[in-house]
Amino acid sequence: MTYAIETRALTKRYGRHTALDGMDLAVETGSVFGMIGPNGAGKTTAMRLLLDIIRPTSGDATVLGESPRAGGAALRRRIGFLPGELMLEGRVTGRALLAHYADISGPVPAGRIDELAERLGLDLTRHVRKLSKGNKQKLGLVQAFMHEPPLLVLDEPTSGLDPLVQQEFLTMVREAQHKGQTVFLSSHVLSEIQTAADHVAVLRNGKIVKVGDVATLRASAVRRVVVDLTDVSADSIRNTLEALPQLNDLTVMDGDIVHITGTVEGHIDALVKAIAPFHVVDLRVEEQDLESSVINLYSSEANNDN
Ligand SMILES: Nc1ncnc2c1ncn2[C@@H]1O[C@H](COP(=O)(O)OP(=O)(O)OP(=O)(O)O)[C@@H](O)[C@H]1O
Repeated sequence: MTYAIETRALTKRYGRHTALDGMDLAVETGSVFGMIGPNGAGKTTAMRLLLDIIRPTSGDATVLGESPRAGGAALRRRIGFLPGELMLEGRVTGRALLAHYADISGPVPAGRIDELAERLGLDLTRHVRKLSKGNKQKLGLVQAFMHEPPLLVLDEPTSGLDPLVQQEFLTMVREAQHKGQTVFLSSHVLSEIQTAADHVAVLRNGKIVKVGDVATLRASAVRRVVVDLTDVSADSIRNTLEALPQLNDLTVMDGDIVHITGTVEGHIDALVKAIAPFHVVDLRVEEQDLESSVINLYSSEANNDN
């Protein structure tokens, strides 16, 4: 097994505040690895350490077989990096800016910039300062992907992108993986990580509280369900649903339409079958926000670490 990224007890302190607290991570070459966590969890700090933008307080990292510090500019050219806060020169066109980046990053296949810009719906003739936040983000994505680096490190890559462009981004990630590239990305959004990544690390307060494969995470995620039924009494459906072990926090409101809410841990199959005999007016399965789903799910493990 080879690893595109390995960290050992990687730690970054700012004064008395620990932004990253002993991170041990191993990202397999050719995988898509997602890091999720709430604001301030340490995702950006971890990525900056990998890029040698900041230096660790203790611990170390290996990126594409080299230490970020010793690898220097040559190593950075082999990494496509999308920073969380893009600082772009505004007085030139997108095309001119990308040409400048290509001079630094090394060869970009002919036509590659136009192809990526077209796919993302980015107008390269406009001045960068006139671009919207989402369009600047697209420019950032093009510069990260264009030279087809062996490793992509993408901090909140879909921030500011509309849903169709997010889909195109996910396709680009899969294509990169098929070419053998490794993708390491961060997000607040669990659904995005679930779609994009094979493996995920959940970060909280600078610590990894869980690392696992996405299929396992999906099976154990907590989701909120809302069901509206007619032609059923509130009492009888309450009795039926209370018997389902996966269903928690059940509320049943009586009326012409019986309104049911609850949370489901893991598979929803049993719930769907339980409501199937009745007239289902509406069924919504909503992911809880990250804080309440994944973080709560693993909070016992996190507390054990504290
Ligand atoms: N230069 C700095 N000086 C002091 N504290 C910092 C600095 N950079 C980051 N921190 C702190 O370190 C912690 C981790 O920040 P980081 O930006 O890595 O989190 P994040 O997971 O990327 O969050 P977000 O999703 O909000 O970007 C936060 O508490 C942050 O305030």
